[in-house]
Amino acid sequence: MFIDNLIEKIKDKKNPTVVGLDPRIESIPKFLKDMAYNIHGENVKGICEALYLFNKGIIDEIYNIVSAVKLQVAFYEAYGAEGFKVFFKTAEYAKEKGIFVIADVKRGDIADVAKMYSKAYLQHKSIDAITVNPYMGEDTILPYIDDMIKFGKGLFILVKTSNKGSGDIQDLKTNKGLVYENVAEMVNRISKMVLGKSGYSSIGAVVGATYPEVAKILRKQMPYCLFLVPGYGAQGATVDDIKNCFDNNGLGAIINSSRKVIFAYKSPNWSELYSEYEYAKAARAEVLMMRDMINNSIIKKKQIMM
Ligand SMILES: O=C(O)c1cc(=O)[nH]c(=O)n1[C@@H]1O[C@H](COP(=O)(O)O)[C@@H](O)[C@H]1O
Repeated sequence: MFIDNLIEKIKDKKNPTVVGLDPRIESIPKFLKDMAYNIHGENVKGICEALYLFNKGIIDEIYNIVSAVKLQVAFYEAYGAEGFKVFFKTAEYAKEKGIFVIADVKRGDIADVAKMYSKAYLQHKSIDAITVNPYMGEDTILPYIDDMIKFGKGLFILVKTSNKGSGDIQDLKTNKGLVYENVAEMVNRISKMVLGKSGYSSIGAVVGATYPEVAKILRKQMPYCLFLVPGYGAQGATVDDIKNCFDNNGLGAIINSSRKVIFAYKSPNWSELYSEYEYAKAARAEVLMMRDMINNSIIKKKQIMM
């Protein structure tokens, strides 16, 4: 089952970090672009080849220290059919290297359409889980569950997002509590349909690291849901902000960082140590630092409390 296998892998690697493969062509090292453009020219094909070479380099450096990567589809979809090819080629490569692949597609549509999104992503052999947007209602989520069970896949449902404007709608008060609390109630209820031996469900929740007080409430409200936590790093959330996402055993959350990891070679922390040719080594160093910070300040403390 997706969730039990993922939790096993997290325990094995002692690392709840997820690396976000959200490549931006302007931030990719010049030597990779030169390589790709020499073969294909400076066009969509060349750009997509550069994205792939970049991703492959990162995966080669991090596959033995992380459990999962998350690919935000927009960075690929922007390049049309070639971009989609690289999206799936990257997913396949990560899978071959033994890491879980989360396709961050944030889909949300009427049930009949949801079935087609499920076919596109959950039925794909290289995708382990997807993100979905529940704000069109429960009927738009249920179609994914058949494929999850049939193919052993996972779902992460947006509950409280990390962006500044997430409160505009998610924090609105209704006569049944806040909007995100109602979504959390629904997610928790349906999560019981796919419970694993670990006590967690293959249906998880997306909870932004940038709202730690909300995470505290949601951790209690959704005891079966693994949290996929974005917002760490580039969006400003720190290790202190994510502690409420974990349970008392130091489990229950995976923490995504995209830009801060993959473009670490450009950051003041690492640029003196690693050249652009060593961009993937800088990414690995950033992941190791993140892993150690999380383990030392959260997971060990929680385990001591037990
Ligand atoms: O579902 C997500 O992953 C997601 C939800 C959310 O609330 N906020 C959020 O930033 N994300 C994704 O997490 C990643 C954040 O990237 P960085 O800010 O570069 O770490 C992007 O792929 C976003 O699409």
